[in-house]
Amino acid sequence: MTASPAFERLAIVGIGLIGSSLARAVRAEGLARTIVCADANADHAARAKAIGIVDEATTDPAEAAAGADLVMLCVPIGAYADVARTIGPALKPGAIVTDVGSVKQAVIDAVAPHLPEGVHLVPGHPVAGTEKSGPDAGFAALFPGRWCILTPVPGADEGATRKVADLWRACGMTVERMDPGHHDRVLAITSHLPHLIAYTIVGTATDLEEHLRQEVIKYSASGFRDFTRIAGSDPTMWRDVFLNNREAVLDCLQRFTEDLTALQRSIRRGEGDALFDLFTRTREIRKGVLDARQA
Ligand SMILES: NC(=O)c1ccc[n+]([C@@H]2O[C@H](COP(=O)([O-])OP(=O)(O)OC[C@H]3O[C@@H](n4cnc5c(N)ncnc54)[C@H](O)[C@@H]3O)[C@@H](O)[C@H]2O)c1
Ligand SMILES: O=C(O)C(=O)C[C@]1(C(=O)O)C=C[C@@H](O)C=C1
Repeated sequence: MTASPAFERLAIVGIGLIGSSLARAVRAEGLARTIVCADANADHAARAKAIGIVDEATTDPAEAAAGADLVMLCVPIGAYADVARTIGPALKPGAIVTDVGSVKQAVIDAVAPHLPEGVHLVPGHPVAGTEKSGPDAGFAALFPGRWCILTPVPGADEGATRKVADLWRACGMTVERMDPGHHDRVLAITSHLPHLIAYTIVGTATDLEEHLRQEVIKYSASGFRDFTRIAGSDPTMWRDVFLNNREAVLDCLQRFTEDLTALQRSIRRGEGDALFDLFTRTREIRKGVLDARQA
């Protein structure tokens, strides 16, 4: 631990994949003197304490948040309003409340009304994750080289925003600021729609007749395998993402459906050039993602 850690008491509410990854990174970098977690699942709280990634663990978010200078919300988005209502009265003046939620405007709407005067809200989203869940799934190396998007609301405290940005930088992330609505539209296409497509394709395969389904699993060491990884993601988290980014996702889905229909027509009409042109363009996109080291 460095002589003066950036935070005296960090409270992580929800010690699952992202919360426990953060706890590990904060420990490794000596960024907080005390790390305390709260999790509604008593086994998760106890496990986090047992493996030594937190100093204190409880099932009560208010107990964890009391006296904390930084509170990091790492619960599914549908739980944000309840958690914010519970911790609100326990927060000390000057405390910073931040989060990791995959949707931003809905998080601001759910949390801001419950925070007392003098407490700073800094919404954030580390764009890094896996399909796994729970405190044992986390790892500090999740963050380096990835983006973290902060979406401060107008009039937000600049000092608080800078402290949160510094925390994620110290965890190895590159920090960018964005308008919350813009964030939700960007992530709808880069993250939410791909998950929806994965859930659909795996669901469709599951609905095929029994003998074909077995072959789908047997020969899945191909393109299908990548879809099954994503489609194995946490159902609660993703239900909440889709319910809380409804408009942007439906908009992307409309565009996607139109493009899929155009592709369907090209195949039916034998328009090889159209297929070739599209696949050439998408191959360039893949190359760009690899070049940016985001694959
Ligand atoms: N999984 C990803 O790839 C990823 C990436 C970036 C951001 N996120 C966001 O991070 C958040 C957490 O996702 P995760 O993947 O860590 O999920 P997770 O399921 O691994 O962890 C969530 C934890 O929150 C706890 N919890 C649920 N409701 C609670 C409540 N009311 N009070 C206290 N604890 C509660 C659960 O018991 C669990 O331990 C979500 O908002 C998600 O959108 C996820
Ligand atoms: O790699 C994965 O498994 C992920 O789904 C991670 C992923 C993403 O779509 O990139 C999922 C949701 C988050 O909000 C951020 C990251």
